[in-house]
Amino acid sequence: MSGRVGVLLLNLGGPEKLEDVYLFLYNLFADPEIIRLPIPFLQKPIASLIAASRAPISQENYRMIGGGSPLRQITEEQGENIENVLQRHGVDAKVYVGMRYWHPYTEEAIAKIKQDGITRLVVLPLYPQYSISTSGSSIKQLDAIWEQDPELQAIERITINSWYDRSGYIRAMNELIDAKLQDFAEPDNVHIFFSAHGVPVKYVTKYGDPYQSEMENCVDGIMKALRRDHQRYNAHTLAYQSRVGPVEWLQPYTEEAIKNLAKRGVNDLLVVPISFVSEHIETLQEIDIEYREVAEEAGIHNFDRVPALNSHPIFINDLAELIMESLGTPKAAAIVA
Ligand SMILES: C=CC1=C(C)c2cc3[nH]c(cc4nc(cc5[nH]c(cc1n2)c(C)c5CCC(=O)O)C(CCC(=O)O)=C4C)c(C)c3C=C
Ligand SMILES: [Fe+2]
Ligand SMILES: [Fe+2]
Repeated sequence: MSGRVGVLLLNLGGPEKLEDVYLFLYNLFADPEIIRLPIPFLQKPIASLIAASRAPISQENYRMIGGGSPLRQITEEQGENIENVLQRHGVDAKVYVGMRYWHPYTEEAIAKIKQDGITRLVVLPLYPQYSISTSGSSIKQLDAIWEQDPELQAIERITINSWYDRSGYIRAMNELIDAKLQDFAEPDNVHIFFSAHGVPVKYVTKYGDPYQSEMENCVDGIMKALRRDHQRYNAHTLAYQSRVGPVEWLQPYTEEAIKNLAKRGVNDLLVVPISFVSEHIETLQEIDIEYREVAEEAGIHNFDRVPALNSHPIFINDLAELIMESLGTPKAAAIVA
């Protein structure tokens, strides 16, 4: 293969210290793909108002998980592991991490990509399902940077949109779910509860976001591949968490769905975070602390959560394989998880 190959992993980013929270939130709300305001010049002033009003709650949440987001460290580890798997298969690629709202910012990654003289670049958002608000926003930002820079335009860029239907990803999720099911006294009685990060309903109904349908297909794919026959008990749910602001978000909301299951007599609940592949504030604080309490109060006493994939070897191998396929590298049949 000629030229120098790079892989750019795109992710959201998270505040590393409590002092970072305000600026992180400002960056997030200043993104029109996160809040769509009708008057563009109001975006920044309104972002600073919302960031200032949300910062105290958000800081309190980050305080509960040790004072910052683990996202940078986990994403950098994923990058190193992918790079190693690629090397083992003879693909001499350098992996870069570009975050949308915190360090290392996408611009920092691009500066390194240029410095290193990369000639072929695979862009891989670390979100299994595509949303306008996540992968869409990061790719849009890249497109804008590319448009301004002839040096970047000379790079052959291969952009992946979503990959929730990959068999390796599904297999890795199943391993994690299966392992947790075995911790329950009666694994067959456990209700499997997929909790995805929500988006406002109008993203789907008005702007055509494929997020909800990709999420539903993803959950179907995982359930079909799961060893036991859960369909039989109708024993799984997909609900949406983490809504912010006054608008309507995708339903059912996680909190209400948990309460409804408790009313139906469910006593064993296994929560599966599904929209994000790393531990982060919404798994460590929102699910592990808030939703556990909701479940407990509603009478669900056996509550557990599946860990995020992080650097699960089957998952990392699958992403490396996806990258090789995108590069047109001869079938990576040699990859054995
Ligand atoms: C697939 C995952 C995500 C979607 C879709 C998404 C949409 C989305 N998010 C907000 C607002 C906030 N998100 C925040 C943090 C945050 N969001 C995601 C993922 C998705 N967001 C992650 C992984 C994280 C946490 C990063 C970390 O620090 O570990 C926050 C800040 C935290 C808080 O104050 O609660 C906000 C705010 C909107 C409005 C939106 C869709 C339009
Ligand atoms: Fe979010
Ligand atoms: Fe939250």
